[in-house]
Amino acid sequence: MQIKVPASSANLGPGFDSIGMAVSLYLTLDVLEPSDEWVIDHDFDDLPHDQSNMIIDTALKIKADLPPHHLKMQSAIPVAHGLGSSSSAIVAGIELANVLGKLQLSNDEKVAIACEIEGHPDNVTPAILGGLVIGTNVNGHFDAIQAPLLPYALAAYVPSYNLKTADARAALPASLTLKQATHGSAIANVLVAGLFANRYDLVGELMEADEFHEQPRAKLVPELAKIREIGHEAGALATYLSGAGPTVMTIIDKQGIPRFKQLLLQAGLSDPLLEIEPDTEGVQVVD
Ligand SMILES: Nc1ncnc2c1ncn2[C@@H]1O[C@H](COP(=O)(O)OP(=O)(O)OP(=O)(O)O)[C@@H](O)[C@H]1O
Ligand SMILES: N[C@@H](CCO)C(=O)O
Repeated sequence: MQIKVPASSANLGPGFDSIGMAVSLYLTLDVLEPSDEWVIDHDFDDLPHDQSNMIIDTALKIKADLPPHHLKMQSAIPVAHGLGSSSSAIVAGIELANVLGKLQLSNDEKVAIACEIEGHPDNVTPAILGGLVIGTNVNGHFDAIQAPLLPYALAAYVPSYNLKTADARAALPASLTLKQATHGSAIANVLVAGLFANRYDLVGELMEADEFHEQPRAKLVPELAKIREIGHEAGALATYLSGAGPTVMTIIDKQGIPRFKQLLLQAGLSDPLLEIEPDTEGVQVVD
């Protein structure tokens, strides 16, 4: 049996901690034979192979007496790069508990557990449900709603350095004035309205008008401004800091990507550019 979880790109500009999109890079977890102890094979130098691995740890938080298994994990999702690697691990762990423990969790239950563990819904909900998802916690529970899928391709510029979410969050101010918070949330509100109304003539500008997190994080990801400028030149819809960074995501027509890539290279931006697309399925289990 194999569990397959998509990567996710959070925030989409002003949707800080609430908007996220599943994207076509995947973590796969093969559930192999039962074993005396939990073992997870993978090629990542910095991730554990025993039950302290986030995937197994998550599964055991949900059902402590799951029978230990030999697992094999492969992932095209770069760790600590703003593409939801930790959420993909959490969602894989929830699905592992679900199948081995025969829990028959509903999507709403998976969303509730994942949001509780991750603390915010913007990566875990699209990783579970697929597509573009908008969510929040209210009155002690989480609500998540799927928005129309963006009819565009994606180009993810992945800098070589890591940026841990905790470090990128530490760069943010502790508080905003009422005026700042009101205007930031007004921009996010109109963005969400634009997404549901398919008003892509407005969506791009609003996505690039975040007032919550991109500016304080720009010093950690100096490539953002230049990539955004090049995106405009190449006819992209919008460019934003993916999750906590350092990946910079550009939403663009597929046929515009070769020119965008060429302009990036001319500007000396030569880190990998992943040509991907929105994922519509979310987590899958294949026998
Ligand atoms: N495949 C995996 N298996 C087990 N643990 C993982 C895996 N991928 C990521 N992790 C855990 O998640 C941590 C990285 O989480 P972090 O939130 O910093 O980055 P991210 O999830 O890639 O970024 P973002 O939340 O901005 O999209 C790693 O240090 C590791 O502990
Ligand atoms: N919304 C989160 C995503 C990363 O977990 C952030 O930007 O910090």
